[in-house]
Amino acid sequence: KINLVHGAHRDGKRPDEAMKKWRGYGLGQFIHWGLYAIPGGEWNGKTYNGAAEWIRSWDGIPKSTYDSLIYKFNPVNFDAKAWAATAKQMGAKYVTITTKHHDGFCLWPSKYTDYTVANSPWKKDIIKPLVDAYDAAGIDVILYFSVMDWNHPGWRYDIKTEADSIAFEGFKQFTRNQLIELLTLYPTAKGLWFDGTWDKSWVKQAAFADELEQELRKLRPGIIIGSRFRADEYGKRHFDSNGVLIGDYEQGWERKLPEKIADVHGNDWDCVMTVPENQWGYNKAWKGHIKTAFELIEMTAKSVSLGGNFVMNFGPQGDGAIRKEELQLAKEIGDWMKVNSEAIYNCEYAVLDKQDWGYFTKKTGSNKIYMLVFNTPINGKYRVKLPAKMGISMAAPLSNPGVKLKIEEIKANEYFIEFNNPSAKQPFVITFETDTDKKSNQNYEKAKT
Ligand SMILES: Cc1ccc([C@@H]2N[C@@H](C)[C@@H](O)[C@H]2O)cc1
Repeated sequence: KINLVHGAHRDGKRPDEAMKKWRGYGLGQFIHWGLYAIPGGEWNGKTYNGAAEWIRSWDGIPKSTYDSLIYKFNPVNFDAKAWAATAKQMGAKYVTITTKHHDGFCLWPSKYTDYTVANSPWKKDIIKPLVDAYDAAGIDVILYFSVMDWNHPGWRYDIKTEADSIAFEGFKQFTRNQLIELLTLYPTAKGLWFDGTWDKSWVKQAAFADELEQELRKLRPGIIIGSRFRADEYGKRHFDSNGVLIGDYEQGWERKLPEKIADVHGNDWDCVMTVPENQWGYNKAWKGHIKTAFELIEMTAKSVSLGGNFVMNFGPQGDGAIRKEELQLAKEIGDWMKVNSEAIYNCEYAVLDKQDWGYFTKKTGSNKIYMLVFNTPINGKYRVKLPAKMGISMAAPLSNPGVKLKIEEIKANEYFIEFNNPSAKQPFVITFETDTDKKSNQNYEKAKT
């Protein structure tokens, strides 16, 4: 073990109530909104291949012209309650909202810079009505904050000169001030989601970032901060030089999912996912492969089956309205969650071998197992393998608990649950209970010898 001062300060999952609640969310919403939503991936009629929220960095776009978009920010169709209602309809239990993306434009009236909504035609705070609306909807709010800030004169990609160092010191104080300001203005926020922390300038600030993280945790006890905020003194990010996760959960699952439980190293984690291939901010061109509700539901099931949460991104338009395609997805996912969310909320890795028909989840603190079916076996028999001495009882469709499904033990601790559901067009859930005293329930048929 390497002696670290600024590595991880805790190993393993946080045991407190705030983190237990986070662990049970299952499904979340990401909101990427800011000035980049105004051009929407297009500039002078030209579209680029990059991500729309990165348009300022694209060739051929004068930075100062992009920066003047602040004078066009007037989202007349912005309706915080409508956004929260969409998230509620979808079944999201938390939302991560961009307070400031890489371009440095603040959606709250920060007193540490002029580059905020206060100096736009809109004038008003955007974050406050959003936090209030989501809180009222019972959806926990996490504040996204980009450390990298292209608008601040003190930002540097690396510290090469004394002048860089002096400028960056000012930037570090500015960052600290804004984070304390956010937690003070929006005290109900449950977490901070950091981004823009990969450049050398910030990676070299192990001590400062560690002290700042500890200061924020003292200011807001229980606050949830992921693995992307800070590096250890050897520049190691997400996992410190001893391989221990820095922060409360792993934040590396961006536009990708773990395949097996070993991939998550016993840590909490969530996956943040775009609906198009790689667009977080609003992009007019809704092109390439657009994920269907079916795919997004499967990613949610897969995430929860591996002990994580799934966070689906929305990129509202420059006028503040959510695009119709995203509203449609929220409705479709919500319709599925209305019937099946018991297999998602407050569920965890079931410690069972994955089978071809889909994913297992287990209700936290109970012996209820859920089988989330995405591929129906032609013979209608769903294979389940249990650890030795563990029995299985009362298998039933989640949507129809009165139906007792036949359970056949085909060999030691391996069963077929039979369910013919030929009309299924949507993923569905079978549920059963395990008990550790296998002899006690004989309600399955012995394999016909
Ligand atoms: C290379 C790269 C940098 C930043 C990102 C940002 N993280 C996502 C959560 C979005 O905010 C995206 O702009 C994505 C890829």
